[in-house]
Amino acid sequence: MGSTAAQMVIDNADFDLVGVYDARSKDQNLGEDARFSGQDVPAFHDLTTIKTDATVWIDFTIPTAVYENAKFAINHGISPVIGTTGMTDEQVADLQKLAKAKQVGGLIAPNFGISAVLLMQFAQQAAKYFPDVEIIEMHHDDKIDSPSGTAISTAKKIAEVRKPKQQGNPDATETLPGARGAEYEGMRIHAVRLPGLVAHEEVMFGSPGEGLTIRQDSFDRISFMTGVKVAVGKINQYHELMIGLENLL
Ligand SMILES: NC(=O)C1=CN([C@@H]2O[C@H](COP(=O)(O)OP(=O)(O)OC[C@H]3O[C@@H](n4cnc5c(N)ncnc54)[C@H](OP(=O)(O)O)[C@@H]3O)[C@@H](O)[C@H]2O)C=CC1
Ligand SMILES: O=C(O)C1=N[C@H](C(=O)O)C[C@H](O)C1
Repeated sequence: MGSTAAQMVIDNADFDLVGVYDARSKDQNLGEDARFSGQDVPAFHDLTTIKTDATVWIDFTIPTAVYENAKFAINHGISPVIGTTGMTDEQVADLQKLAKAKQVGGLIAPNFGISAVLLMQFAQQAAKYFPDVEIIEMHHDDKIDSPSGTAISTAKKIAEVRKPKQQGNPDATETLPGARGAEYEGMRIHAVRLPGLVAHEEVMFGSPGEGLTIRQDSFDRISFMTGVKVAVGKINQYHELMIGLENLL
């Protein structure tokens, strides 16, 4: 995602790529990477050595790095646009407090794809009428965190409108532990990891005699760039850290 985002910034005449950061790379310049030959963009490997006049920080890293990265950005007046998933609710709340204190705009979006944003909205609408729901997220097998940030966000949005309900048979048992997936407020979330997949989600609703399935597919990582582009273009107009791309659409 980092290189896809870097390419998007390079390709956009309104943006200027002024630096890249990867704690584990040894390159001193992005141009040393064959995919970006000809580019002259400084590469940083340690937060303490970053010197930049950047106005926006795009973060697609790992769950254990994103909190410190976002804190660094906000403390330096740089607006974070965060796609990295896996932060705790406490970490997100901390960053929101910091952004408010520093009056820095920012966005955390569990999914920058328009199809996923719409799926979450449609699922929230359907949950008012169908309280019995199962979420199935499907991703490539390099993904570290599960369930996906999108699945957690979908469950949270559904929980805002759904009548509290413990689904299924109260006497149900699991012959193999985990067979029924993770649980969020009585809903079940299942995480599939397979080579060949990119990022996909289905929300299944069931009711006596009928069912509704809502599905979205990211077939290519380029699908996330529509939202990242919107966020990078607008985020400096804000003074708080928002959650969800829908805030900017
Ligand atoms: N919100 C959205 O729309 C989307 C969100 N995501 C999320 O974005 C994140 C990244 O996904 P993806 O690109 O597939 O994952 P990758 O594992 O391919 O990339 C993670 C990158 O982070 C780098 N990295 C590792 N440690 C650090 C560190 N301490 N500081 C800075 N960079 C570091 C890695 O470097 P190295 O290669 O050297 O190890 C790697 O380049 C995940 O959390 C994923 O869920 C993904 C797609 C869309
Ligand atoms: O790791 C991924 O690939 C993705 N992660 C995000 C998530 O956890 O929801 C967004 C998208 O599903 C792709």
